[in-house]
Amino acid sequence: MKGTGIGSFGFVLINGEAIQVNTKLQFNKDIFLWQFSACIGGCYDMKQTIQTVSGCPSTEAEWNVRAALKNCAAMCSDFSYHCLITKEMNAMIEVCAEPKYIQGYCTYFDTADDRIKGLYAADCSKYQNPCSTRYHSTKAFLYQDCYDLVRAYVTVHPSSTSSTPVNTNTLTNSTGNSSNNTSEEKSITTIVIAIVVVLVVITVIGVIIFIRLGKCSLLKRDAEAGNFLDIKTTEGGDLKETEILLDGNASKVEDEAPDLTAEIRRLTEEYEAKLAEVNKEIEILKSQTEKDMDDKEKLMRQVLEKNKECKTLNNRLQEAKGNIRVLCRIRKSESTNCLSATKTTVIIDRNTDPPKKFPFERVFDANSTQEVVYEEISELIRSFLDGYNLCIFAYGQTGSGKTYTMEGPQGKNAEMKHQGIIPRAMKQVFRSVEDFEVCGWTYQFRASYFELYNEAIQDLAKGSNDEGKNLTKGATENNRTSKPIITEKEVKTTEEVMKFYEESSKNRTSAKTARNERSSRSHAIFRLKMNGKVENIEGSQDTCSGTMTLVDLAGSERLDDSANISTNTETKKINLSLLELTKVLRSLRRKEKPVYRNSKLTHLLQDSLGGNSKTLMIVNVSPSEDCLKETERTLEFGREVSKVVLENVARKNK
Ligand SMILES: Nc1ncnc2c1ncn2[C@@H]1O[C@H](COP(=O)(O)OP(=O)(O)OP(=O)(O)O)[C@@H](O)[C@H]1O
Repeated sequence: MKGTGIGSFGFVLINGEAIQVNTKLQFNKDIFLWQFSACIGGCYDMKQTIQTVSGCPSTEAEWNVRAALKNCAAMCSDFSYHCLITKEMNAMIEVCAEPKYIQGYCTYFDTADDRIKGLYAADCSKYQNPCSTRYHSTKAFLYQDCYDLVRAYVTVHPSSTSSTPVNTNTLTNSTGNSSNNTSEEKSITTIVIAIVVVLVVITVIGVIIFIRLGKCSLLKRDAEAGNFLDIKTTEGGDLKETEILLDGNASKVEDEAPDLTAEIRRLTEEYEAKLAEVNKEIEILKSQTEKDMDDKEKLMRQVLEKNKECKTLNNRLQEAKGNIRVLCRIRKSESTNCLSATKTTVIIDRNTDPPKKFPFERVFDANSTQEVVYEEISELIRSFLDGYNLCIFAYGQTGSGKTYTMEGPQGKNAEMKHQGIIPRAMKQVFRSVEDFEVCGWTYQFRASYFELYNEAIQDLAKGSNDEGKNLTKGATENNRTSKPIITEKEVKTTEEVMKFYEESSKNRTSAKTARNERSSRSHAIFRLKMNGKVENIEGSQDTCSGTMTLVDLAGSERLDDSANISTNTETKKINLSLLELTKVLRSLRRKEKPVYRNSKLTHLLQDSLGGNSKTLMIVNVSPSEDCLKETERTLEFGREVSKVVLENVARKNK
């Protein structure tokens, strides 16, 4: 008899029948090595099918041999009531998936024929495979193409290894092999017991180390809590003073700016020095080998402590800067420039009128690069990972550079240096996560992207079909808040999140073409939710969660008398939502309860405004002469918002 392979799932048919291979058949090494490689190859071919069945990851890189084989097993077990797949089969696949065992696959084949055993043993020693003494019984093989054949075969020829009785006519050697099978099962049991014992020993050692580590960190945490309370008590006065300062009107803030600036500079320097220390130690930690376990643990504790200090400093710094911050960016322009700017003030100087000054925390002139703008907000992005909700808006009239600031140019030819806040923030988040993971944190991220057009919510992740993605009347999270369910995609890397963002953006872009520059008339809201945890002994966990919301607002221009009716409706709705946004911010400033429900925009951003949230508004203006009227309005709006100070509330970090 000779073996016959059928491609897609790579298992062996013998003379057109699916037959147990531990019977006395004339197999040779080549059949099995071939069979094994066909199995791997088959898995690749079957990627789509396996994906559908077991929800595998889709990137090529994730399709290593281990994953492919595991999913073979997963798929096989789906069909297990039809065929003879057993636990041993899965176990074999698990073991064989280890790259070091691949060459010695033949050792997992069991045969009653001692001559064949000898042949495989010789092969194994040739490959220097450490497990040449182990034998597995390969019970049955199944593949998609011969699924019906196997089912028919199993029905007619049930096996002793399945729940159905053995048909001795076909499997003539099954009875003869029963003693072999029993001894084989015993040896498997022995191996399993040995593995369990080793695992128990490892677990006990792990628990002891973990308890010791836990005690140390608890002591440190107590000490730190004491320090923190001291700091809070002694510096409570300072913070209150800062709050009063920020609560004042714009001119008062200007008068007192030097004190606040000095405090911010001091905190910034302190924070940057601490951050540099932490980063250096994380690098050392990453380069430690397993041999230096003691040193590694010591260093890890150090990094965790410094990281906490770093977080505290960063949060004090952000609080000193204010929980609602307003920056201004002047767009690059070839035409006449009617604005001048210092680092903190925009000046409109018309010869006819006295100069008008608009102070901001920071003004980026027309020559400021994307990198310079991002540098200013990167510390704020870090506080998202510390467990704060974060909301960044780009506000301004159409064409003032909001989209450029938030995302930058997209597409293959887009240069890195032009990347906007969204791609840069995603890179920073996932790079920082790698560092925190070294210290034991694990994170889960979920991204969503939607737009608000004419007070209707469009889920951009759902494709460009307007019916499908309009969620205004669709399912809601719960009846009370009636917030729509928006697609949230789990993302693990910068590449994944940017792929999601870019693909969803296309739906926005196609709508833009079809609907006459609609994108400038809709608010685009990109959201990243984070849940992080550090496992501790005794079942306790440090957790941390936050939401980052990045908003490219619709053009803020006022109603033009010459505009047509549909434009009027759009503009009225945009103005209404922007007006409601200002009202909410104003209420927060006055410590009154904001009304979020008056517009979809504020309703959807409710969780990101107020409470422990940090809000940053980038006011974008065009320096062109013909935009002057709108520019002035925009600057006035920015000035109004910058007066808002949110309550300082303890962060969500538990
Ligand atoms: N700082 C800048 N440097 C270079 N180009 C810029 C800058 N700001 C904006 N631009 C360019 O100006 C044009 C308009 O900018 P953008 O699309 O970002 O405006 P917008 O405010 O988002 O407009 P809309 O409301 O219509 O979406 C774009 O071609 C953009 O690339």
